[in-house]
Amino acid sequence: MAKEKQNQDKAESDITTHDHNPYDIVKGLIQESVKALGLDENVYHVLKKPMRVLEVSLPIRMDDGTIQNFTGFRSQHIDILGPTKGGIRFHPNVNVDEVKALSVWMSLKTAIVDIPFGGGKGGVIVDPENLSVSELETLSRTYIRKITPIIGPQKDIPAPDVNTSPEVMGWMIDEFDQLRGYNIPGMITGKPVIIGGSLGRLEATGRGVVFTIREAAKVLDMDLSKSTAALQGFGNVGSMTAKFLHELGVKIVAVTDARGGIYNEEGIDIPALLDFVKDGSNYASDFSDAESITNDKMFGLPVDILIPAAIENQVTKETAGNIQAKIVAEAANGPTTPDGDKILEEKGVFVIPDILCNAGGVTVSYFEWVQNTMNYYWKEKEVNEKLEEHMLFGFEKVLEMKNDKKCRMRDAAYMVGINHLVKAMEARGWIRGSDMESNHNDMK
Ligand SMILES: NC(=O)C1=CN([C@@H]2O[C@H](COP(=O)(O)OP(=O)(O)OC[C@H]3O[C@@H](n4cnc5c(N)ncnc54)[C@H](O)[C@@H]3O)[C@@H](O)[C@H]2O)C=CC1
Ligand SMILES: O=C(O)CCC(=O)C(=O)O
Repeated sequence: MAKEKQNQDKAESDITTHDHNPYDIVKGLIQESVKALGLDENVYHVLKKPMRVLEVSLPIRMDDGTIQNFTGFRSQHIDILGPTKGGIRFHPNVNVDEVKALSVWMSLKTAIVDIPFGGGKGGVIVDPENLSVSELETLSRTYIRKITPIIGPQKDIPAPDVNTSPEVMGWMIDEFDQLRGYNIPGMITGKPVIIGGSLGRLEATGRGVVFTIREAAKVLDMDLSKSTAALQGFGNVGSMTAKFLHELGVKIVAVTDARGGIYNEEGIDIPALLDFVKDGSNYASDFSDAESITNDKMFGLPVDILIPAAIENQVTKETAGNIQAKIVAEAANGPTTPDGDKILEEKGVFVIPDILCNAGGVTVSYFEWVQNTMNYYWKEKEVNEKLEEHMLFGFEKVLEMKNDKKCRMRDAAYMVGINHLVKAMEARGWIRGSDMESNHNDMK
């Protein structure tokens, strides 16, 4: 027993040595928050591991007749609040630790904005740019077939993430429905509206990001209509964030994507850029209304708001030193490494942490699932109003915790999420006698 404990302690002390492994990063942050809340360390031991992780092999017949065998994962972190929930990512860098970390973040995110779901996440190691449309469809359908035993509207509900879209969700639900023999719209969210998708889901993550930026600007007494911003990533989340920021009068001077970036000191014409990328055939970085800029240079621009909206580990000890922004809004999951974070803290940057900032996507996914369950559909106005309520609730809770504990926004977000999960663990008898503060996080 003592030896087991020693091994456990050693594994945990290794956390700091794996700076860029998102799963190590999230475990480290949970451990610190559990300590800061004065909770029993058993809470950390429950939360540190996903309850279930599935690895699947995905042999696909390619257009040229050869077979390629891809690898996919689905991680389900904890289901004490409800079914697990989270996106599916298609990317060459997907790995089991990334998927596990993303599922843990989903649990904290749903807890912060008071959504009755747990955290899940899936991924396939693939560069979809190398696949034809029919190969991509076969891969999407095969992945869903392979994870079918562990998903469903009351078990685990997937959604889009990096390089997956409503079209991909459409193929996936069709495969699931055909296997089950009837339509089950609540098995996946972010699907096309015609087959049960929610109005406002496509825009939801970016809309939510902008709600949090608006609240942060109030805290800092910043006039958004006189502010500037730079964005990394112009996919679903980046482009929608740009659209809503532009509508608030923010001047967006730089946008980057996986291929490069564009810069215009006078402000990029965002409506024209959105039009340019609309049908998916153009990259934002090819937009001609601006000069080229690298990701690294973009991070150091003299802007008020910086929005990483692409992938993990972008705000690092190398890039954070150059950041001049007053607000870093983490639209992406896990964009900041611990040493990057330390530099942001030293500079006094107001960080809107990912698990709060990008929670709008899963919030409207929850609304989509509710509508599917009722088989009754809401107007977009209703969706957006409810989204705003949940985002403001989460923001206020986190800000309150930050002020109370005199800590960073990130630590405050973890503490709010963990407190909420602890209440559910106690209610289910998973933990006992913990000396947590009576800090209910329910909106009701
Ligand atoms: N789609 C959603 O509803 C949600 C997504 N997120 C997170 O937001 C982030 C972006 O997701 P989506 O917009 O859905 O993906 P997406 O696939 O639509 O777009 C990703 C964008 O990032 C760019 N990109 C990729 N690697 C890059 C790099 N190394 N440097 C610069 N740009 C790079 C791509 O070119 C693309 O513009 C991810 O971290 C995702 O987990 C978070 C919450 C919900
Ligand atoms: O809409 C959802 O269910 C999940 C969105 C997601 O993957 C995320 O928040 O990272």
